[in-house]
Amino acid sequence: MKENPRPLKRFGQNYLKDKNIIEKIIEEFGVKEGDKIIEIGPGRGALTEILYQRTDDLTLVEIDKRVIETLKENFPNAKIINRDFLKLNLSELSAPDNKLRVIGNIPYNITSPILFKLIEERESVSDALLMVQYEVAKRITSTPGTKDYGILSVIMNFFTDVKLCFKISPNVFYPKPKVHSAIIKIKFNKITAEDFDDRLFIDIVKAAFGKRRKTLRNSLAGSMFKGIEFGVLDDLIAKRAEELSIEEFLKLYNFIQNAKPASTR
Ligand SMILES: C[S@@+](CC[C@H](N)C(=O)[O-])C[C@H]1O[C@@H](n2cnc3c(N)ncnc32)[C@H](O)[C@@H]1O
Repeated sequence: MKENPRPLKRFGQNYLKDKNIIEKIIEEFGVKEGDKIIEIGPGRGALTEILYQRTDDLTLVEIDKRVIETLKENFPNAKIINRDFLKLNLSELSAPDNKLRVIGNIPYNITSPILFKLIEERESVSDALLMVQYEVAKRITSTPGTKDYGILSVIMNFFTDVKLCFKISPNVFYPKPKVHSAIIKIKFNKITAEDFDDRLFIDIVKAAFGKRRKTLRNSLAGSMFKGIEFGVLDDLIAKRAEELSIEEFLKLYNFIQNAKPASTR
């Protein structure tokens, strides 16, 4: 039998070792026959083992070449891609009538890039179940006016339906991480207008939270949106970003999109 390679910190390798938790995660995901599933970072195959029994259409994306041979031996019918998930083109893996379902106990150091990628490629993705750091899960699911409310909360709740399913103790992993974890479930079923400018919306949210303690008027004045006359939005930009609802961010977006000269769009 091959020995397991040493876990690498830089790839965020904290492997699941508790059978009950593994089953609970898969139950929460809920696999149906015919589902087109892509697992980010299968590692030693803790989640893969059950997924493999429940669908014929499983793609495994793993950056660590040391485990690829073992994955091929253990899961001969899965499609195995030895690459960085962030560099994949998801539309090439999905089908118009069968979008991708994504699952992963992901490396925590690339949580935001993974979330932003899934949002960017949401036309190819139906839903995702991800293990993230508990603190991040709380930020994602927080509401305006709370201390956790920030960029990730606005972006995630604007583009997706997201919920925190359950918290997970560090004890179920090897090696044991320093932080608690949580499972989040994301549905990419929200529709934005065809000409919606994702990049602009994200830039506005980032600029708004740039100076968290200041009013939007001040934050935006020190950002790429300086010089815009907000006129009718005076009341709104007298608030701080952390007080703004998703609908108010959309109002701000609509205003800025119309205010911006076409050449800078
Ligand atoms: C937290 S471990 C989870 C392993 C396994 N799924 C489990 O639950 O025990 C994260 C996995 O993602 C892999 N990984 C790290 N960065 C990656 C990337 N950019 N693309 C694909 N896989 C990556 C790691 O090598 C590791 O196998």
